[in-house]
Amino acid sequence: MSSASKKRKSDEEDTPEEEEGRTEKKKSKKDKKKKEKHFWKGWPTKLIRKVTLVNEAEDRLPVHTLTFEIPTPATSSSSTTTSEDKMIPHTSVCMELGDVVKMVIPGYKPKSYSMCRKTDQEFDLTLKVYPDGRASGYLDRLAVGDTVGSFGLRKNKQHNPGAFVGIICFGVGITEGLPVARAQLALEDGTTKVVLLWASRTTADTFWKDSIQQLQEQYPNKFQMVHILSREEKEECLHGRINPQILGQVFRPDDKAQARFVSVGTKEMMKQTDQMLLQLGYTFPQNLLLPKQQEETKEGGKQEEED
Ligand SMILES: Cc1cc2nc3c(=O)[nH]c(=O)nc-3n(C[C@H](O)[C@H](O)[C@H](O)COP(=O)(O)OP(=O)(O)OC[C@H]3O[C@@H](n4cnc5c(N)ncnc54)[C@H](O)[C@@H]3O)c2cc1C
Repeated sequence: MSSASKKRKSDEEDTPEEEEGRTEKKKSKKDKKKKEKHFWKGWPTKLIRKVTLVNEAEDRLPVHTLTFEIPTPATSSSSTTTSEDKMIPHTSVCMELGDVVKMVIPGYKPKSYSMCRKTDQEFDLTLKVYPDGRASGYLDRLAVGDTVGSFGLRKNKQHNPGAFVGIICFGVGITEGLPVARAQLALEDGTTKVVLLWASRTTADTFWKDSIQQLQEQYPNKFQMVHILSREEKEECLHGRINPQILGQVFRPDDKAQARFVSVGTKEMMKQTDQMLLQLGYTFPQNLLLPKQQEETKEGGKQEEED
């Protein structure tokens, strides 16, 4: 529209239809804001246990498992709505499909955490505490008995079956990776091999040794666990950082078309891993274990995770 016609338009009186349209718009904006407010609030969720998995040291960040009571409808905030797009109750969180729990950090925002264990009554989050971390620091300071708002978030991923599953976890990314491995091993969907590669700084930064060993004993042929350490040399572990050569060495499917991968780490690490897999001749979304439903990006086939 030319500036002259724009001016003409602004000089004219609004028709009743235009005025009504504006009122409708205002109303839907208000409704949206109202919904968002509820969306950001979550359900009051009580911390019932805290166990330290990795102790803090000069060069090591602490890792804790926080156990929360699953809020029941009776204790849920009545103003919170579950009809919000992807907001779901904790009981519906599907860990093996990458759904997350959003912890509502007061004065900040809801932050994503992987639910690494769930029963009908409680769920676990395993948390690395970063120096000056706004969310991790807040959660770390919660005392047993305190409550924090939280809700489940559907990630709209789907499971793509294939004979070979490769899982790449960076640091605390194992909180999502191990539950995915466990679920994949239990599935009778034709998967013959699940290989989990876990990149850590040192063995002292790792945890869940018993759970990993239990899976190895339960699935001696189907499950393989590989550690790669960047700051320690250990006989049974790879040394260094993940690169295409390491990925090619660790993941050796009989048929590349049957391989399915998932990586868990920071956005940057996941992007780099996607690039490495592409270099190795894998394609997306065919070779992704958990592609997003409908929306896929051109290059990586995987949408960026928000946190
Ligand atoms: C889908 C998803 C699932 C997640 N699941 C978990 C989980 O199960 N357990 C868990 O502990 N975290 C998980 N995270 C990360 C979590 O959401 C927060 O990003 C993390 O706790 C840091 O937030 P913060 O506010 O404490 O740190 P910030 O205040 O954002 O940052 C504080 C400092 O820590 C550094 N930092 C922040 N994040 C990282 C990182 N990932 N690696 C290295 N340095 C970092 C920052 O650079 C900064 O210097 C998940 C993230 C996503 C997207």
